[in-house]
Amino acid sequence: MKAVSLSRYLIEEQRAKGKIPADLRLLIEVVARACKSISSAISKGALGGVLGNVGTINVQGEAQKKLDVLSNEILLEANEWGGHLAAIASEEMDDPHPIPHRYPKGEYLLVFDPLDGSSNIDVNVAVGTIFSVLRCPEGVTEPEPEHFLQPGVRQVAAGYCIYGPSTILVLTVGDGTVMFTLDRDLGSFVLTQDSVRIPEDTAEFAINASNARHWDAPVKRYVDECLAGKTGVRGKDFNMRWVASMVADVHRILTRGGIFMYPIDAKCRDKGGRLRLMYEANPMALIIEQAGGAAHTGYERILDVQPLGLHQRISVILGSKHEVERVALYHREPQ
Ligand SMILES: O=P(O)(O)OC[C@H]1O[C@](O)(COP(=O)(O)O)[C@@H](O)[C@@H]1O
Repeated sequence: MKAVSLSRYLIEEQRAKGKIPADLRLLIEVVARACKSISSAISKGALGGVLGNVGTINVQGEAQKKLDVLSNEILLEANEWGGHLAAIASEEMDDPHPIPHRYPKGEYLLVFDPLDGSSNIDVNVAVGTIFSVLRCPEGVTEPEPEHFLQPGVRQVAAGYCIYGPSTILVLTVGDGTVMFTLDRDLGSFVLTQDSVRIPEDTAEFAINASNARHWDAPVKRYVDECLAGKTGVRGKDFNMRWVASMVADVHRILTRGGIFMYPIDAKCRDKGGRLRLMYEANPMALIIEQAGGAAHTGYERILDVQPLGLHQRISVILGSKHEVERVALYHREPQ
């Protein structure tokens, strides 16, 4: 069978279903091209002089890695001149990046976490880029932060690129979730999985167990039941995995099922959670739902949450549908 490149996939989707307008297709291709550059920089490791910190703190209050800054620059430079965007927001920047006046503006807003899981860079564990595309509200020519504050259901595309043993681009344009693998010889992303489906049931969970003493009762109940295994109410043994790169944990779930939790707890309650709604939770929630999974805060569907701030944090519980529903049920039941 002939290899289907990302460009061909997008053009055929556009032709067959009219799903992807030409400018959205070009925008996705530009993001994918930027991801190839990031992949190349990451793969050089110490030889490229890209490991370690820069010595600055980002808007999230975290020490910036050299690769955080480089990935952010690569994505900004690649995307600002194409004419498809009205503005760009990045997890690494306080305010949206306006499109310079010398370039034409388009009708989309691009939101990204340039390098998720960056604490894993220096130990050579998979990291990734997460992105989300929204429509710029009609008539707005100079987008302000409030124009980005749209619930996740309004995303017109979302994806991530995982830089692991291979570089894989996972994408949804609201018509299922698909995966492309970077063919380094050809320099292009090739479709390697159409119609990704997450099993509804699982016996694998992912949570940072060092936070156990901070968890709320519903999360504690769920994890305790998993740990009790065959002898407990679940009647089966569970496995636990935690990469500490959301892209890698989500990628495992798309590949073989599972549940990922970074719930609100006593440690992060004042911030509203640990992970960011716009840069991490929303794009991942769309990808997961489009693959048949579920994504919840414990109290509501993530994609329905009305964002109140660009850098808002949120509770995240996503993955195999029946498990996510069980955790949501525990949040509704009196403990
Ligand atoms: O350090 P912890 O508690 O394991 O957190 C890991 C989580 O933080 C993240 O790395 C996000 O943080 P960064 O975007 O700052 O890398 C997620 O990818 C991951 O799930």
